[in-house]
Amino acid sequence: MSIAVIGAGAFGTALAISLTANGPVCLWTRDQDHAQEMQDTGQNTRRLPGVALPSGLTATAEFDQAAQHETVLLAVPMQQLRRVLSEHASALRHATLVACCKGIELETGIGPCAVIGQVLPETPCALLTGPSFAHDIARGLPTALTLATENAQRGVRLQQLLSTANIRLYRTTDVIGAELGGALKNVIAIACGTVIGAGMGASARAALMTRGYAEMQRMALALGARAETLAGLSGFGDLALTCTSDQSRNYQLGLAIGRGEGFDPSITVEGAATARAVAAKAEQMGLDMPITEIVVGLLDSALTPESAMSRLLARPLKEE
Ligand SMILES: NC(=O)C1=CN([C@@H]2O[C@H](COP(=O)(O)OP(=O)(O)OC[C@H]3O[C@@H](n4cnc5c(N)ncnc54)[C@H](OP(=O)(O)O)[C@@H]3O)[C@@H](O)[C@H]2O)C=CC1
Ligand SMILES: O=C(CO)COP(=O)(O)O
Repeated sequence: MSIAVIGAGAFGTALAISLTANGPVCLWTRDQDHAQEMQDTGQNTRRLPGVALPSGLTATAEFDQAAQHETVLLAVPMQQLRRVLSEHASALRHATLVACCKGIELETGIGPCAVIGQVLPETPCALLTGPSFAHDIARGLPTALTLATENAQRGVRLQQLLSTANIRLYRTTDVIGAELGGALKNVIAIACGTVIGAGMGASARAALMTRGYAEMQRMALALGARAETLAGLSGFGDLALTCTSDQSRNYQLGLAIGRGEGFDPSITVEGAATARAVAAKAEQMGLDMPITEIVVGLLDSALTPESAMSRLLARPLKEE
């Protein structure tokens, strides 16, 4: 079984590095110079500096070369997924697609597998998600992730194919649960970074993580997810990682907001667009998602960290 990764960002490169332990991997970037640079230097200095690319990894800018592989991992940001799929739909039609992005599409309110289903309805797909930083995977540190696909047989096959010496995969058929866990935790991580950046303390962060988890469950269960998926790697696991580590870009954005500092807009922060998508969806569905709402307020500069916290604390008292 041959594997290609679309998107030579931090995560795509890390996955490609780890997967070469199982056989050759093709890594696609849209930029010919970037592909050449990776081939020449044996590193992805733009997106994952300091890690050597193994000899089994081939970098290319030829999409057809990547798309001819049986299994194609899609490691581009969520808001770019539809564009990449649409531009290359005919080349991708015969592959099994594994989305590796975490987020909800802003215009439609749907997750990565649903986007694949709209663009390429006949093409088998799955989702790879869960707690893992690209640098940890690339350095061979141990990680456990979730492989979600509705087809149980496909799940078993992909679990074998994509498990490596340092990536232990658990499988589930609850795609919507896995998608929402990975998407919604990024929104809560922005809120957690903000309270820490603003000096509000670790107790406030623990409160946000817990009430944020309640919010994640509220939406996920309303959309048909299973509670145990949210309690697993793709939900609770990734929430714990992202809300407590300053390696996380979502958390870093929160820290910057909390400290009143600027933040480089070119950095991929999936939680920003997802917060807006989720807030709109929650309103449509009549769901109470106060932490998501304050994250949108912070992103829009309509709230300060202090006014956001006051708003949460002033909510009517209720049962847990
Ligand atoms: N980094 C991490 O630790 C983890 C990331 N993820 C998820 O992986 C996904 C990707 O993140 P990550 O790799 O970190 O992001 P990066 O910002 O490091 O890289 C994004 C990559 O996507 C490419 N890209 C963006 N838009 C397009 C497009 N329209 N067509 C083709 N290529 C495009 C970029 O190409 P170019 O360089 O040319 O701009 C770049 O190679 C996100 O959903 C993230 O949540 C999941 C787990 C861990
Ligand atoms: O999803 C991640 C960890 O599991 C990566 O988090 P960031 O996108 O916030 O860096």
